Amino acid sequence: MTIMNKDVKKVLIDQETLQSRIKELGKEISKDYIAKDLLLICVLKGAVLFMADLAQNIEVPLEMDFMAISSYGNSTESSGVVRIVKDLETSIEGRDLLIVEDIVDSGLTLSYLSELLKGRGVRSLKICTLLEKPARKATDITIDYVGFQVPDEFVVGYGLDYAEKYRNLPYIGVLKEEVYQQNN
Ligand SMILES: O=P(O)(O)OC[C@H]1O[C@H](OP(=O)(O)OP(=O)(O)O)[C@H](O)[C@@H]1O
Ligand code: HPA
Ligand SMILES: [Mg+2]
Repeated sequence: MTIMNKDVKKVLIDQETLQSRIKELGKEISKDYIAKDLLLICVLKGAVLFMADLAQNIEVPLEMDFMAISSYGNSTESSGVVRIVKDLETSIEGRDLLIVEDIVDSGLTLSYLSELLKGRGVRSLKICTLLEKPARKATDITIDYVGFQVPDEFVVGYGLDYAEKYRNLPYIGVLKEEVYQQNN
């Protein structure tokens, strides 16, 4: 049974559905990265729960690194300015990168990040996102692995926040409008 948070309007994707899709993604990635030099790049903070579960379902050798990016701050709309809060520690030259994201909304974060990392001489670069909002994808970046399509509503849980809260919910839910109406 899912325990609802009082600020969540409805559960979009429950824990069981999340975990079974992540297993499938892990299988697909394992197949594609045999005999490669896989480096998972977690985009903090939102992707941290997804990355932890995904990595455990990938059956080929891999390394992990973390990058912190911020463009939403305490709002439900992208500021349009992508800020690097923490850069990678690993040299990525000649390596097979897989960027792991929680959500592609406007697409601004990923288009900025993939251009930046491509410029550092990687051998290959692919993108894996748990969620995608097709209605708002303003950029034309290619996403190689998508967990779920979600409608154009502000979602929280399983890593995704509003004003830093709700990241610990074990499901993806839609936030009640009244929670953010006064602040946006
Ligand atoms: O496609 P976009 O419109 O760019 O939005 C997606 C990005 O926005 C969120 O990050 P946020 O700036 O909230 O940082 P966080 O991961 O620390 O919450 C989310 O985790 C993605 O990284
Ligand atoms: O719908 C969302 N929820 C949480 N964080 C986000 N960052 C971009 N879109 C979203
Ligand atoms: Mg956020």
